Amino acid sequence: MSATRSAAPASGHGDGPAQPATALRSPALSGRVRVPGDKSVSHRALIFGLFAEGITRITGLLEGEDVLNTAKACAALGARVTRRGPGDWEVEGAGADGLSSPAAPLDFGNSGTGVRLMMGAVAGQDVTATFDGDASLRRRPMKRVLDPLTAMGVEIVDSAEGGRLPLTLRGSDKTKAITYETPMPSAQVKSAVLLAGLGALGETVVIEREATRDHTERMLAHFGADVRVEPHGTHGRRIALKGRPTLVAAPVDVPADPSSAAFPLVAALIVPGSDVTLTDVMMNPLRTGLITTLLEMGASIEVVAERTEGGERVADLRVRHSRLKGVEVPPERAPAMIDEYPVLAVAAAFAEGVTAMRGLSELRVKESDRLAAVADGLAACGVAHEVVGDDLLVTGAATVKGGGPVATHMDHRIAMSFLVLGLASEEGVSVDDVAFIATSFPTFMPMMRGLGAVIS
Ligand SMILES: O=C(O)C1=C[C@@H](OP(=O)(O)O)[C@@H](O)[C@H](O)C1
Ligand SMILES: C=C(OP(=O)(O)O)C(=O)O
Repeated sequence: MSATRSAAPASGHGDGPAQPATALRSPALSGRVRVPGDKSVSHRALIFGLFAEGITRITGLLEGEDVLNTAKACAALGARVTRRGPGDWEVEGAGADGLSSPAAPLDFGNSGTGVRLMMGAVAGQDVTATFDGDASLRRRPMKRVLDPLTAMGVEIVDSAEGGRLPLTLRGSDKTKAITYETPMPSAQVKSAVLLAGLGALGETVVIEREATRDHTERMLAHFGADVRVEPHGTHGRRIALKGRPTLVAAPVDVPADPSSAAFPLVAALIVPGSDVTLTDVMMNPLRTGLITTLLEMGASIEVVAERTEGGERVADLRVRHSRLKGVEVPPERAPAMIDEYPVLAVAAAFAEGVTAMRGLSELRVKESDRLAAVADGLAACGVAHEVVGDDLLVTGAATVKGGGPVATHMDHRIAMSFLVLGLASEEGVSVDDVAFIATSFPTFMPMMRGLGAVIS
């Protein structure tokens, strides 16, 4: 079967024929694997390399489409970006004031992180650039980033309706430092403001009521900026950055992505007899909400050899098939597991009782409306569930029928989640398109097959 996706405006990716796939009930999964490098850290390593003086060496870089688009954008803005070998990259920085206006629009494909962080990077520089992406990215809200950036002095030269892509920004080397409280928990918004703050005179402050992933703050310090992070309220943080620092190239070793590890991890939990070890997984506490939740559900996840590598906690995770039970997942945990809800819903489908996931409004503005896409996928596979406002309630069962084709809506995490569900289902699960898996986890299919998964 071959169908064509809705027109993908800017991106070369996504305008080819759809690639359907099917996952069948599989024998016990076993093996030891390292999933690719963390996507959030990979984007940031390249962007900090662009700003730094000297050559930044990055090892373990995720070579997924999202990150490759950020690498291209860094080159278009004046960095010299070289691939020395698999995951081994060098970025010769343009320096603090060295960015140049790109000749052509910057195409970020499917990536919210790439485009939003780069808008912030450009805002504090004397640069004009056009930002674009595929049909999914063109639908996503950019106003959340444009609001603080315009307060700092960036000019929106042109944009599609509602401040959406494609849009053209004129940055300024006279950016104003601001104090900004993010209206929603978003590391992308926080990071865009901080990156713009690199070009500002004075101190840029971001306040977040709920702490979100802190890779930008960590990398600012690693590259030599003066950045202070303090607690704010019960769950929040206040981040203060002194403007116009000289960033100095520093090596970055990217740990394995916990958001990618989530897929073989949940697969091992739900396929009877499985025993899988995932190595070098980043254990930054602002990324481990899924592990916390699965442990509460009764999952057998052994955290082995926890250590610090390149400034991040990492560990090997030994995961064995487990009898899961439903739990309440509180809304304040959402930032620490925001990309993992689709695959948590799959684990919940096999748990005894109800798993209630609360406060998921941000899921509606991802690569797809993930709340709707997950609910539709669960319905197609015969899983009892309910969406109540922004909450998702899944009622698990000992057996799940399967079915499909599940509509993936240009969303890698929907595609991978439902293929994982298929591995433990009675009749298998088909999905309409796996092409977008290449944005974050290009080796997903061969790696899963290597563990024993039956996917074709
Ligand atoms: O900053 C980042 O690297 C990311 C932040 C999150 O998005 P939001 O900032 O929109 O929550 C997350 O969903 C995305 O996959 C990566
Ligand atoms: C939401 C995601 O990414 P982005 O916002 O960068 O497109 C994701 O990877 O799940």
